[in-house]
Order: sequence, then C-alpha cells, then structure tokens
Amino acid sequence: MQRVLLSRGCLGIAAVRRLSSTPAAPSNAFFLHNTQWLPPGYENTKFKPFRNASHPALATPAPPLKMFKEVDVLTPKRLLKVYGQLSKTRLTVLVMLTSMSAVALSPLPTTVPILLSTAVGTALCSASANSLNQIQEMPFDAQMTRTRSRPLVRRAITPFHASAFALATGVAGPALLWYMVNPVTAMLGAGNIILYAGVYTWMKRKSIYNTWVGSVVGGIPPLMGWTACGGHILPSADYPVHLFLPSFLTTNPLPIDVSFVDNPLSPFALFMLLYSWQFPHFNALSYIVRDSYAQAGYTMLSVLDTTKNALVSLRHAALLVPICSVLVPLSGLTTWAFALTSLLPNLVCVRAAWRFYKHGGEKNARSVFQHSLWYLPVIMGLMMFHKQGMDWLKWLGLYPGDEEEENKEESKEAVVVPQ
Ligand SMILES: CC(C)=CCC/C(C)=C/CC/C(C)=C/COP(=O)(O)OP(=O)(O)O
Repeated sequence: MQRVLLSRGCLGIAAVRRLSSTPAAPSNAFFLHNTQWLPPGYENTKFKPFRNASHPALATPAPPLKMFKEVDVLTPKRLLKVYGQLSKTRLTVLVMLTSMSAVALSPLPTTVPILLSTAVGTALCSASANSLNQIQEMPFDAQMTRTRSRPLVRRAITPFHASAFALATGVAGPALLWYMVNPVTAMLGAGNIILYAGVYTWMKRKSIYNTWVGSVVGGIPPLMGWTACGGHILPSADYPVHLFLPSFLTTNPLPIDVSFVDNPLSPFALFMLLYSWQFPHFNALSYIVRDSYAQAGYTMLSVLDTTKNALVSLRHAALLVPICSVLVPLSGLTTWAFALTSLLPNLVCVRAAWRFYKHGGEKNARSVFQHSLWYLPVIMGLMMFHKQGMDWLKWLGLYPGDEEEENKEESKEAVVVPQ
C-alpha cells in the first residue's frame, strides 16, 4: 500500500506512515510522539482513542466550537491600526517630535516642504525600524505581558506581510529624505534603522551595553532635524565650533548675528540631551518589567544588577544638569537664562533618581519613569522659550512697532562670541 501511495505521488501520507513506523530521533520526540500526554499505563503504547472514557479529560465537556476565535479579517481600517502597532505609534511620534524640535531650534531658515518631508521621512524610518524589531522579537514578545498583544504575536498580520511593510517604509523613508531634504539626513535615517533593528535588537539578548547603543539610536533624530535645515554636525574649517560665553566671562566680545550661526556644538548638545534622558527613562522602566525581561532571556542591567541599573540612571539624570545649564547655552541654542530655568526640572528629576538609587523599589522606579515623561516636553518648551535670537513679542505680533525701538532691542540681544 505504501508503495502504491508513493507511486501516486502522495508523499505527505507516505511520510506520515514512515514517521509513525520508525522510532523518532530524540530531538523530535516531543513533536512526533506525544506520549508524554498519555495517562499512566499508556506511555508505551501507540496512541489509541479512549473509547471507554477512561481519560479524565473526557469527564469535562469540550468547549463549544463557537469559542474558537478566528483571526480577524484585515479590513483597511484594521490594517492601518496594525501598521500603527508595528510602527509603535507613540514612540514614532516622539521620535518625529525630537527631530522637529531640532528644526524649530535651528537658527537656519527652512521651508514648509522640507519641514513636512523631514517629519514624514523620519516617521517612515522609525516605522521600519520598529517593525523589523518586532519581526525579530516575536517569540520573546510572546512571553512578556507588556508585549504579548503585539500584532505579530496575536497573528493579526503574517511575518511576510510585516516584512513587506518594513521594507516599503525602510525604502520610502530614506528615499523621501534623500530627494526632498538632503542625502546626509537620508543616510542618518537609514543608518539609524540598521543601528536599531540590527545592532541594538541583537545586543538586547547578548550584552547589557544594548542600552547605551539604544540611547545613541534615540539621540540621532534631533541630528536629522538639524541636518535637514542644512546644518552641519561635524566641525570643519568652514563650520568651526563657536562658544557662546555669557557676556560677563568674555573680555573681547564680537557681536554677531546669531540667526546665521551653524554651530556644530548645537546638534551635539541636542544629541547629548536625548542620549542622557534615555537612561533614567529606560532603566526605570526596565526595572519595573525586569521579571518579564528575565523570563524572556533579555540581558538587561536591571535583571543582572539592580543597584548598578539605578546608579546609571542617577549618573545620567545628574549629567543632564550641566548639559542644560552649560552645554546648551554655550552652544548658542538658547540664552543663558535657560541655564537657570532648567535647573528646577533637572533637580526634581535628580532627586527622584537619587531616591531610586538609595532605596531601590518599584515605587521609586515608577517615580523616575513618570518624571522622565514630563521632563522632555518641559525642557524642550523651555529651550524654545529661551531660543537664542528669538523675540517672542515680535513673533506674536505684540511688539510696539517702532522701528527704532526694534533696532535698539535687537542690538541688546546681540550675542557675544570670543574672537
Ligand atoms: C529615524 C529612526 C530610524 C529612528 C528610530 C528611533 C527608535 C526606534 C528609537 C527607539 C529607541 C529605543 C532604544 C527603544 C527601546 O526599544 P526596545 O526594543 O527595547 O522596546 P520594546 O522592548 O518595547 O520592544
């Protein structure tokens, strides 16, 4: 019979017969011989249906068929929702806002098409990076409460479809940035997809230093915003580093028009702000979900050394003080008033991070995490308020209107740069 089936090409049936008649290799035993589920006494028998109702499971009625939940049909509306979940919408919006904040803080002029293309291009790059991350982490996401309802885990979309989405957004994002903005911004976007979906995602299971790499990933979008306006991120003879010292510290001041200073120290300051912010934010969250991370096999500092995890969080919360009170105004992004106004939010966050380090515990971790949520919009708002060369009264149309007065005010605002 077996030969007849084979000659008819029924390879599937023949294969089943062959498998059931030969002993399975030990590594396949779990899948091919489910003897471990048989009741005592049946272990060494071939599977037989329990005609005599001797199996305890037969005492309980089987659930009705209507309880079987079919996978939802992907209507256009559902598909959009799934694409949003693959892109981790909230994270992508945050990434887009950090890149836009650099555009807003840049002294260089820009146009609406460049602004929109930068926003959409950055969002597409982020969508691709996040989809690629979820495709790789599907089996691990399935093990954690926080991530087990992600679309690939609940089979709302196939891995093939998700890969096509990741590819489409991963090509469209850098292409849009390349043609509508500039090649440097496009390369930063493409490079960041590789850094996040390639290096960081792989490192999460290999080394605790994944968090440091992940923080670089989060620091790159503001650089994209800066380069989108034509700004330079590396110093050169044409674009040297300017130090915007407060007037009382410089003896030989040279008044310059700040609205045209393309200072490479500015994008560095923005990068450092986003880089350091991620440690209190992520280490606190990572502490809260450390059990899930441990269960799913992630190599996280919060799992291996909770004290060091809190110390790293404290170190970067403390580093944010000189970043805001020295580096940012020194780069000319803001006036020196920001050095003072940013002190309050920074000290509040340092205090929370100190408590987390000193006493540990979930309550203190939650406090650090919650502080990190309001911190970024507050600091960005303050930076905009103190933006160098920005006259809010004039911008809001509330200026007295006298041109002479205007000129006087502008010369007062002139910033000093050492010769
Ligand atoms: C322009 C561009 C490509 C931007 C990419 C921006 C981006 C994806 C930033 C994410 C930063 C980060 C380390 C998140 C944590 O991921 P996780 O994998 O630890 O999060 P999870 O545990 O929730 O999956």
